[in-house]
Amino acid sequence: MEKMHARDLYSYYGKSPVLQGVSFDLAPGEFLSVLGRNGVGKTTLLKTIMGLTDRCAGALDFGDSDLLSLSTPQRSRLGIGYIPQGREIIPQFTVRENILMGTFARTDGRREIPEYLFEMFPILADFISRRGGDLSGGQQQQLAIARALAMDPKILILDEPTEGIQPNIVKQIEEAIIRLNREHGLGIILVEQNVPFAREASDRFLVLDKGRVVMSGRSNELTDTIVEEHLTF
Ligand SMILES: Nc1ncnc2c1ncn2[C@@H]1O[C@H](COP(=O)(O)OP(=O)(O)OP(=O)(O)O)[C@@H](O)[C@H]1O
Repeated sequence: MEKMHARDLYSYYGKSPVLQGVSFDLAPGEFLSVLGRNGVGKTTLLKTIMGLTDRCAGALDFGDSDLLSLSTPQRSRLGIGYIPQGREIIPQFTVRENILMGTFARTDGRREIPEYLFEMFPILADFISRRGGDLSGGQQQQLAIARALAMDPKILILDEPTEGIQPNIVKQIEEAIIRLNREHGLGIILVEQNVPFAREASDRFLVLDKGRVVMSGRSNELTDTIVEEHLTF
């Protein structure tokens, strides 16, 4: 299994550097939460990992691969699954078609949908022939996660997956993320506003402020003082 390694990453939209010297490591199977107030660069960090900002400098490796030299599809094919904020499922496609899209990033050519996705999110089996756009926000989030899993990733990158979602579905999504990490061994990088969930689910955390890492550690070191200082508004 590959490790991700970022050193002194800078990432730009136009001429503005949003990330300014970010370093972190993600060991195989590790769960890292990325915390911070609005606008500090959390989404930009995930986009940078996927190659979706205008320009980057620094080092970003996944196993032996230099990610900064690869296109976004090449990064996906290495096994990095990205679930962006806003989910971005295809509304006109059925649930089945949306999930099948994920299989196109597989390198082994297999196009069938893994059965465990339907155990994890039974509603997707019930609604398999419905259009993605007809699902509720929470169901679309489950679909977006299922689509990313259909490519059989090694790590999953999630941007506030429970934001704006009905409370009963939030719990299911949180449980699924924990299972994917603990039972399926997926590495996880999660942008999250919910500190109690980040503390419970992840191994380590980092706090971003103005494009820099201002604090990092093991999740049991995520004290109320840190939350007070860096995360309350
Ligand atoms: N496409 C873009 N072009 C120019 N600037 C951008 C773009 N996307 C984000 N920014 C700027 O980059 C900074 C960081 O934004 P980012 O979305 O990464 O923050 P965030 O921590 O994820 O915030 P939020 O929690 O609100 O999503 C902000 O100042 C934002 O205005």
